[in-house]
Amino acid sequence: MKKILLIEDNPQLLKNKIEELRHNFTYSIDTVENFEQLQEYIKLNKENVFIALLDYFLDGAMEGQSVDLLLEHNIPTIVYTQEYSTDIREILLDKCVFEYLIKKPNSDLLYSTRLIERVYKNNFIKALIVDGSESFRNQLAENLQQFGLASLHSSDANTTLELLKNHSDIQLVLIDLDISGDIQGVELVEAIRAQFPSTSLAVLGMTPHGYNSQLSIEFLKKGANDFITKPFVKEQLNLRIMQVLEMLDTIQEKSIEATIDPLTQLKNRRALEVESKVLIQSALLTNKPLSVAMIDIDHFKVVNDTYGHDVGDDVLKLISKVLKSNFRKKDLIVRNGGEEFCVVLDDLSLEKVINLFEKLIKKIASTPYEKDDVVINITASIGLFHGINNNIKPMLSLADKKLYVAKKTGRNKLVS
Ligand SMILES: Nc1nc2c(ncn2[C@@H]2O[C@H](COP(=O)(O)OP(=O)(O)OP(=O)(O)O)[C@@H](O)[C@H]2O)c(=O)[nH]1
Repeated sequence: MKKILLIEDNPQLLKNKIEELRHNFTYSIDTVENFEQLQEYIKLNKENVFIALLDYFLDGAMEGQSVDLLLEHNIPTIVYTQEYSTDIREILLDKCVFEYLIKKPNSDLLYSTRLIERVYKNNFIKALIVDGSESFRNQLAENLQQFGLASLHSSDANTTLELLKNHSDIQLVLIDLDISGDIQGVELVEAIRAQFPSTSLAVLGMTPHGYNSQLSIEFLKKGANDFITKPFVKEQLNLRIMQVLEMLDTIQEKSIEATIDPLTQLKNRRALEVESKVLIQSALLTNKPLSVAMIDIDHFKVVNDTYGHDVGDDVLKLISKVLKSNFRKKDLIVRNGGEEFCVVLDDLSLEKVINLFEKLIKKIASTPYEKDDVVINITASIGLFHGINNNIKPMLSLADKKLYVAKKTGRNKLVS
């Protein structure tokens, strides 16, 4: 697990605040209180640390030696002091520290936690620097590294598009106006956007100082998320990067949300339409059948009418859990709507599939809903289609017809 290293003689206050403010708990916080402890800690644990929060005036290192030690080990570092000092700020920016903040109660804490989240997430993605100058690329790469962001480099359009095609973890491209080759930065943005929409990739244009400001605007018109003028102050660069990557995260989170049923956390009908296409393509290629099952809870209206809608919701959640536990991770399990679910399985013989769904019917019937004094026995009916078609709709419709037969002929059964 990745860790925050908090280096300060009174770590509890900041530690509590960060615990309180952070959104997810996938990282933990270690603390050291003086320079000696820091040296020892770095020796043993540096690989686990993704960010250090450092009190500049640390016991045993009042001249900022701890900053050097952390940067020597490429650990992204935010430095705090009690009072703001322009001198310290200059020293730190020179050393490539990516942020310097004041340690007043609550001051900048929200911003700190935003930075921490960003640096953490930066560990899992990459940036691509597109610039004609190797020395500029190297310097920018160093800045990005201090922000937890590893980078790939390119000086021309073809290499850039090739790298993007082969590295799906690139989520940010920084493109200079002047690049090598015939295609210039602005046109490259257009070419990138033709293949990589703003839902999957952030683009930041870089304009050399003194250029016509219209050219920066062209970056935006061609699909860049933002632009920045060189030479830039590191804080400005980091803030722009944070902004565009946070926006990308939000878009991606929303698009995942749009495919998830909020009640059961199963995938929804929209996901079924998209993901079944991949399963169909691969089934057609390998000439292997798909199994499409429509699963419908029996007499669910009675549950709602007798025990209320909330209990009905709990029953839907219970059935969703049973479904999840009954299939492989790669299987597509969907809440179609209401009390109807759909499961799509690939690469299984009819005999095996029938066996699986017979078992599922028994499992549902032997898993009653139980809360307080209420016990509700649940059963479900299943219609199964086994075969292949180049569209999910006819397969669903055939499974639905079998489901209708199951309902008409007694429920709590599978019809294939
Ligand atoms: N609690 C709850 N109920 C829902 C939800 N969506 C649909 N329903 C209810 O599900 C019930 C479905 O009823 P019917 O279509 O008559 O089906 P049934 O009672 O299960 O009968 P059969 O399918 O013929 O066995 C209706 O009462 C809907 O209001 C939901 O999200 N939560």
